Amino acid sequence: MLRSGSLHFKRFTFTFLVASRRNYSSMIRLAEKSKTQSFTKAFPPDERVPEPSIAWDETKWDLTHKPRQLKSGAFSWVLPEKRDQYKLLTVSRPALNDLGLPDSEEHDNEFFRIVSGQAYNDNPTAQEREYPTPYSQCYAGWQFGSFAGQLGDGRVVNLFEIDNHDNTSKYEIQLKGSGKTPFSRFADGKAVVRSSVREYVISESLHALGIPTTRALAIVTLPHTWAQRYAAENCAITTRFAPSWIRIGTFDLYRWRGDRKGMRTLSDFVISDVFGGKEAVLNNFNNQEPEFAKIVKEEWDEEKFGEFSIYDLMYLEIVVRNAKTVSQWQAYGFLNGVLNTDNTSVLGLSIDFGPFAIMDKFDPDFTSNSEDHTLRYSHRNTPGAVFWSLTRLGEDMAELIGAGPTILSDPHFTEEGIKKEWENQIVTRATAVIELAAILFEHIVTKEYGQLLMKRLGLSSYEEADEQLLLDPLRDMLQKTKLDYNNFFVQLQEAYLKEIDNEGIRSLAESITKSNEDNIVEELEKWLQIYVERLNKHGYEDVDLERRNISSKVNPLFLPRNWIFDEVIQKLADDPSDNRYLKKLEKMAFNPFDPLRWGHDLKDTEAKWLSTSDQVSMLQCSCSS
Ligand SMILES: Nc1ncnc2c1ncn2[C@@H]1O[C@H](COP(=O)(O)OP(=O)(O)OP(=O)(O)O)[C@@H](O)[C@H]1O
Repeated sequence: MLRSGSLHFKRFTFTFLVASRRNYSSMIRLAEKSKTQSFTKAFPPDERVPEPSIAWDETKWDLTHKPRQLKSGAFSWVLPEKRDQYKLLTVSRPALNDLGLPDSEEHDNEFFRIVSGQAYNDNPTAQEREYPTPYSQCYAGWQFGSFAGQLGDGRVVNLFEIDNHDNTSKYEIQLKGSGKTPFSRFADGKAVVRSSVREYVISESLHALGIPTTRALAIVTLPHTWAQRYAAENCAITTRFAPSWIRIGTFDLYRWRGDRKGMRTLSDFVISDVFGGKEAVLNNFNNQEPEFAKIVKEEWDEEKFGEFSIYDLMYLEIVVRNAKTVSQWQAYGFLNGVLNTDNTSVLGLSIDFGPFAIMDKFDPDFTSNSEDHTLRYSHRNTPGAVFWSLTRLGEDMAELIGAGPTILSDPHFTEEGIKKEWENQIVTRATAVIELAAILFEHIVTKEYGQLLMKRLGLSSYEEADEQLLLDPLRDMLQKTKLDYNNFFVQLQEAYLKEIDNEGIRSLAESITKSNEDNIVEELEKWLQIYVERLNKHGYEDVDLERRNISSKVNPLFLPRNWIFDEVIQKLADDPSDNRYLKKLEKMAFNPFDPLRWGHDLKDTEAKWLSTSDQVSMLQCSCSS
């Protein structure tokens, strides 16, 4: 009975696999899902490189890979550079799923040709090419507080847009590490395997935590392509996707160029194409929580400045989205490490994963970037750094948010520019919008970060008083005890607190800290007393069950730390054909709440990765990628 049953099962599996493979190649072709490129339709290209109607001659071909300043245009047509060899290293299953592509281990040739860039790196005309011509976006940016001039996709080409699994939204697919572009400046257009693996895993990991982020679909390694970083390192191409790759740096470009019409086109595009239209922006504004509306009412002088224009609302939406994302970063101890304006998304996505880290232990002064000597991007300074960038955006858009509905509708404003007598009014109004944004930003970050921390503690309600009474002491205790930041929440979640007395609290503190030092145990003991009191006030019927119900949804059992990345990257360097450790990391990082999906392999490694070790914690990274 058992034998025939399992045979039957095998046969069933076999037919299923055949069917899904057939589906894959005949029905769902990556490039065929969509062939649009909204960005290239809305903006002009670099005039020196027209899209090839005849195959590009040498000079044009050369220009696509030659670093230079664009005189005009928002992007340049670029084809990936040809490499000697390509090897598919890994594909993200959740990403395949979200893109509506089959979850198949066997990726057909077309998929591979696209994610490696090979489908593009010959030189046919646009008409001959099966897929749209790739392009690289131009942007500018403020880096470490100084304006850096023109930046842009220096090692990225954008391919096309693809609908998500249920056709409700779209994603722009791009390749990172695909070679030089006009925006490569002094660099080589390459990305090394090390940084590609880090970016691939962390983007999918943040997504699994529910944090807005750009995504990663696949990594293709380039066995014969090397780049000089600390030493010669092997290179890779990562396929990434996001609803939009527009950054604050994109706005910085138009301000730098003094191109007011370009600034308006870009803002209109963000409203219509990225945010789904004026009505959606207005609805998002009106549907914020009541306290948000109250602040707006109190802080915005409608009599003086008039109603909000669509550009005010768009700016505020960018501010709100970024505030929400930052709150989540703070609650999980994620640090981006280089929060420049070119790394701040208009959608509030976590973007550009260079020297990032998940903070192992709570330390407000921790910066994950070893080159960040002034702690500009430390944990404590992260919200401020993001708002600093949002202020630059406000300045970029100063004419638009300063004008207000009346001046905006004046044809003189659109055609000729600002009349002398409008100047003061525009500056004052723009300043008022940015000041309002600052208040809203602070409100959202404080509240959402606080709420999420409370949930991590198993408490569904958050009151302002909790900051002083519970959360400040929590941060203080975590800093003094140097407990593992994430694991602390998990341990607390699993603790038995029903009817706990002082003795119980003491032994819980001992077991969590695993410390012989009295003062460490006492620090936690003191905080646990406060916590238990707060739980009592909340009045749970079954404190452990109800607490767990709340916290288990927000407390990941695993987060990828820098030392784990180092280990996986070393394994790949030792044997590039062995991706078992990477796959193990994917299973854990992509399913952080569900250990049943971590697989049966490498159990010792799994246990090690869940543990904490002082020797390897709080590792920093450099920008070299
Ligand atoms: N190896 C490289 N070759 C060419 N350009 C590069 C290289 N490394 C960085 N750049 C460019 O330098 C600027 C800042 O780099 P940064 O590391 O912030 O971006 P990135 O990681 O390349 O791209 P993204 O922000 O899209 O993830 C960008 O314009 C980027 O394209």
